[in-house]
This record gives sequence, structure tokens and C-alpha cells, in this order.
Amino acid sequence: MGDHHAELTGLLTDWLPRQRWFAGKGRGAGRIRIRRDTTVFEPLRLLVVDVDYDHGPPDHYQVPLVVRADAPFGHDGFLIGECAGGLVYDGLHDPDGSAALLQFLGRSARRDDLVAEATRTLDDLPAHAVGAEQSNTSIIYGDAYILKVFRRLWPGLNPDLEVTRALAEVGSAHVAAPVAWFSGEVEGQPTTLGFLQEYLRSGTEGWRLALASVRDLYAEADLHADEVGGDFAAEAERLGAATAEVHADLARALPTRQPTADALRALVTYLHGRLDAAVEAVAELRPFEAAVRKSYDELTGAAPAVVHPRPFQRLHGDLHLGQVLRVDSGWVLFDFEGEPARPVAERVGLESPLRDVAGMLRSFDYAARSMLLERGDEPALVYRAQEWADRNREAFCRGYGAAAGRDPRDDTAMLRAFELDKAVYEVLYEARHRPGWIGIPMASVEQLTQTHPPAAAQPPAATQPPAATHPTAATHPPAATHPPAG
Ligand SMILES: Nc1ncnc2c1ncn2[C@@H]1O[C@H](COP(=O)(O)OP(=O)(O)O)[C@@H](O)[C@H]1O
Ligand SMILES: O=P(O)(O)O[C@H]1O[C@H](CO)[C@@H](O[C@H]2O[C@H](CO)[C@@H](O)[C@H](O)[C@H]2O)[C@H](O)[C@H]1O
Repeated sequence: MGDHHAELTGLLTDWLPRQRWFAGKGRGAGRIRIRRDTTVFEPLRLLVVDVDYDHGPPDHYQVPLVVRADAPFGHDGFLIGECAGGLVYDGLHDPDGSAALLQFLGRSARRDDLVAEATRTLDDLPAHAVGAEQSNTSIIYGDAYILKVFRRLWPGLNPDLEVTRALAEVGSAHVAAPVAWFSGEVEGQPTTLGFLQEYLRSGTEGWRLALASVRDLYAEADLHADEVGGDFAAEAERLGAATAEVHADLARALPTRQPTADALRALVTYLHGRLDAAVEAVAELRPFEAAVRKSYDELTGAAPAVVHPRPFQRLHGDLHLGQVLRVDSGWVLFDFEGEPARPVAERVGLESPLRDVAGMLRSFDYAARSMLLERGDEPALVYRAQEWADRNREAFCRGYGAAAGRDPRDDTAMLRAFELDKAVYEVLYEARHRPGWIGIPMASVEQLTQTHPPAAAQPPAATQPPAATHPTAATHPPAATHPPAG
């Protein structure tokens, strides 16, 4: 294997950093080491590759591959390179490789420390890849299953598998059924490598539906968000209710804890730490740094029962419109992995459910503003974007509040802090992955620090005040005071 691995290491040094799921952007050049190479099921080999950096711990990546003597027609897109043994392909996109993985799963097979577990018999079905590569690689078998193969590996049980299974066990209607999974040792710990779920063929991503709605509004220059055919508010409200139901089920299925003053102080320290890292990497954040920090510090001013009158619990962790599917029966949430860049030890901690709420509120803002990137930011369109975002943010909070018994907008200071934290995270994310989009979260950082100067936390409300008095979900004054230009 020595020469062969040396050659493969050379190929991967070039290929790995070009992958969408490579998380080392911003850490300087890494040195690649092949940690394991096991034939799972002929012809699929499963490699785990370490990337060492000058500073900090190494990252681990899963690289399934197939080496072929010849090149099947139309296969070039997934060629990693050529070595003495033959042509090296990304094994998840190789038809024989993906078929081998399904066989391994379906037989609940074992190969050394690699172990598969299936909850039912699996049909042999042809595979095709999900359109775009994201944080991981997903492949669809027939129209029946979707397999997510985790790329960056964190030792231990993956939170996506853990949380989805916990929700399915308590009968949640808002997750796709888990079907099979496989694991292997990384740093001496059994580590989730992949997760097969029921494929929801009738599902449409929330992000697509939201963009269609925004497009409708932009096309109708004379109408308001509540007057156009594609109004999304009823869906946003249902999505709010579904999110609250998922949180309630997670609180039943997994541990919860009432936040103490110490826990809130630790949270504030943590938020400041995330801001430190973002400000160091993205200079555009500096003018807003002091105002953001002031919002965070507000969280320690009052008793925990006032500033956060909900238990801390397990979460989705990276909730946005691209993580929800509208199926015939309602909304389904997926990808409970949390933010991919965050160490898994943090992602499995108990946190405020408002973190998820804030993620989705930010996403409404993203949907509206991303269309401005395409259409230009003339004032009338900017106004309409804001109107769309505000209307759907309000509706989401209303739906969440009705199902949870407490409206997120009643926890003003906490919600704003989490929105700021998410926007700061997004600035860093966009700087690394989509620099052309960085203006979207930057505009929100600016808005959240200007239009809402820090205010005293509100006491827990026994009854819900009417929507118009909720201060934080709309990012602008009500529509009636700003008629659209033109
Ligand atoms: N159960 C499912 N049924 C149908 N499509 C799904 C299902 N789960 C995920 N998807 C689709 O697969 C894509 C990738 O899934 P995701 O979990 O977000 O991967 P990643 O971790 O790479 O971001 C999503 O954009 C979604 O549209
Ligand atoms: O879906 P992932 O788990 O890979 O999440 C990461 O990528 C997301 C983008 O694909 C990113 O989400 C941001 O952009 C979305 C639109 O593309 C928007 O709906 C989200 O609100 C916004 O945060 C996510 O932050 C990142 O972790």
C-alpha cells in the first residue's frame, strides 16, 4: 500500500480542498494523511483522511472511493485522478460504489470495526446524487431512500442521527423515518459515517417555496405582501408551529435544564468568543462590534427566569429554509447536525430553543434579500424585500407562539442576541464560501444594531399580547408608515 497511498495522498491534496464540504478554508495549507483504507464491499473502499495544520487539531474526512482499470462513459465529473492502480473515482458518485454501500447497509454487515444497522430489508435500487454538494454528500436510491454520507467526521454519535432517531421514537410527524446507518472507529470512538432515511419524494424545500413567493411579490409592483397570490405567511405560520412541536418533542425525548445565572454568563462569554473569531477574520464587522457586544451583555442584567423563561434543551442547531421540506401533510425538518463548523461537543449541548427561532427568522431575511442580489437594490424593491421578510417573520413567531404557549417575540433581548450571533456566523460563512452574498448578513448586523438599541429584558408574559405589540420579529416599522416608492 505504501507507494499506492503516497500517490493517493498526492491526488487528494489537490482534490480535497476543492470540495464544497471541505471545512479547512481559512486554516492555511493542510497536510493530508490517510488514516484508514478499508474495502467495505467490493469495489468500494472507505478512506478516512486526516488533514494536519500548523495550528490546532487535525480534521478528519471520509472519502469513499472506487479505483477502476478503465473509464466508464460519462464518468469524468467524479474523477479524483489517476494512479498506478487505475482511475480513482469518488465512490459515492460511482454507480458500483453507491450500490455496494446500499448492500452493506441492507445486510447490516460488518467489516472490521465498520458496522451497518438497518431497521428493515432494503431494496436494491439505482442511485443518483442530490443536485448540489453541501456540507456532506447525499445520494438518493430510487425514490425510496436518501443516504447522507458525513464528510467531515467528529468522533462519536452524529447529532443528526441521534436527534432524528429520538424524534421518530416519540412519533414526531416532522421528521423523515430513519432507515439505516453505519459507523466506524475514529480516534478510538465508534463514529457515525452515514445515515439512510426515507426519501420524501413529494417534498419541496422551504427555500424554493419562499423564493417563489418573493418573486411573485417583486413581479406585482402595485401589491403588498398580503395581496399577492404567492403569499407565504400561512406557510410561515405553520412552519413556526412545526418548529415548536419539534422542540416540545425534543424536550420530551432528551434532557432539558433550567438555565441558571452561571449558564447565562457562560452563554454570553461564548457569544463574545464567536464574535472575536468573526471580527478577526472579517474586518467589515469591526464598526458594529461594540453594539453587538452591548446586546450580548444585556443578557446577564436580569434573573434567568426573566431573561430566558424557557428550559435549555437539544435543538436543530442550524435551522433555515433550506432545512425544511413541505410535504402533503405539513412541514418536515431535516439535517439536525447543527452548524457544520462548530465542534460537535458544543452542538450536542443543551441550548435555548430561541437559537433555532432566530435561525429561521434570519432565513426569511435571506430569502428576501437574495432576490435583491439578482434584481438590484432600487429603493422600491428594498422596501418590498423588507415587507416580505417582516410579514413572514411575524407569521413564523405567531405560529411558534401559539404552539409553544409563549411567543418568541416576548423574549426580546435573547432573540436579538441569537439573531445577531447567527448573522455574525453567516458573515463568516459567506466570507469563506459565497463572498458575493456577504452583504445579506452584513445588512442585518447593521440593522439589528441600529434599529433596536438594547432594551431591558421583559418579564415572562402570562398571556400573549396582540401581535402588533411584539417588538422584535419585524426588522422595520410597519408597512403603513412606509408606502413603497413607485
Ligand atoms: N428525507 C428527505 N427526503 C427528500 N429530500 C431530502 C430528505 N432529506 C434531505 N433532503 C434533501 O437533500 C439535501 C441535502 O440534505 P442535507 O441534510 O441538508 O445535507 P447537508 O448536510 O449536506 O447540508 C437537502 O437540500 C434536501 O433538499
Ligand atoms: O445547509 P448547511 O447545513 O450546509 O448550512 C450552511 O450552509 C447554508 C447555505 O447553504 C447556510 O445558510 C445561509 O444561507 C441560506 C440560503 O442559502 C439561508 O436560508 C440561511 O438562513 C443562511 O444562514 C448556513 O448558515 C450554513 O450553516
